[in-house]
Amino acid sequence: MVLKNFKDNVIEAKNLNFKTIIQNVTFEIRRGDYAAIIGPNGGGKSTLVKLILGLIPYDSGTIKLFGKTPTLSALKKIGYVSQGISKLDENFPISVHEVVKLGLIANKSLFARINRSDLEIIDRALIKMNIEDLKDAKISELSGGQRQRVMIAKALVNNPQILILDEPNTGVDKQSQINFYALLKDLNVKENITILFITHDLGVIVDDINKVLCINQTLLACHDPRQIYHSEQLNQLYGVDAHMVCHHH
Ligand SMILES: Nc1ncnc2c1ncn2[C@@H]1O[C@H](COP(=O)(O)OP(=O)(O)OP(=O)(O)O)[C@@H](O)[C@H]1O
Repeated sequence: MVLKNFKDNVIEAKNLNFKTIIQNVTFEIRRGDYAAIIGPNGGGKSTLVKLILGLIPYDSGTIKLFGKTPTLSALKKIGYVSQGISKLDENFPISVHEVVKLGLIANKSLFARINRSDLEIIDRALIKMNIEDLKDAKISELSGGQRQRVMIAKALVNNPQILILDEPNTGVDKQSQINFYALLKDLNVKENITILFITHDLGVIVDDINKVLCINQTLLACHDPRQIYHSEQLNQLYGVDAHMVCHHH
């Protein structure tokens, strides 16, 4: 029997370059990682994610997904929740259940129908994101935090091995942020989904993440997040005298 290496690389970037925005970036994300990308506004975080997902072509370097040159089937194993997407449906009269169903339909052939097992998959995704009671609610009736959960449930119906989220907590209050990250961590631990997210909330997540990528055009650091408390790299990253301050809350 061949034992699968639990810690194999699922995303690898080597000497990646895109215009002047991403310069010579090399890093790896391993199966099971719960990793954050941090950096200043305009530092290239969203661009890096789009390069990983093949949404924009890079100029030079390499990206591998699951150890291989990216293919469509590898990309289908990645769930992506983009920045601000939860605002898109604000005035559209569509229910939570219907939005999550769209995630499944996107991966079905043209004339395939939603069957009973699809409905169970949708229900399970709603339960995982703790929004089963909102199933019939209209998207326009939800808070920003609830909408973000809906968008993650929509990604979960395709059973992703990796979940990539671009600033999932923009405009959400502190307690909702904490609850949200607890749910994400649950997905990482219980569902064994590798998670990579862009955030400005380093203080909220620093104890849980096992890797942080500090990006400001180049990758300034890729390491254990606890080292960043006393790191000169925070100053370098944000271009100001920056410190992480521990707060008992
Ligand atoms: N396809 C593109 N072609 C050229 N320039 C781009 C492209 N996409 C983004 N940019 C530019 O690259 C820079 C980095 O943008 P990006 O959105 O990646 O930053 P970010 O770190 O995610 O910022 P924020 O924290 O504000 O969301 C910006 O100056 C942006 O205008």
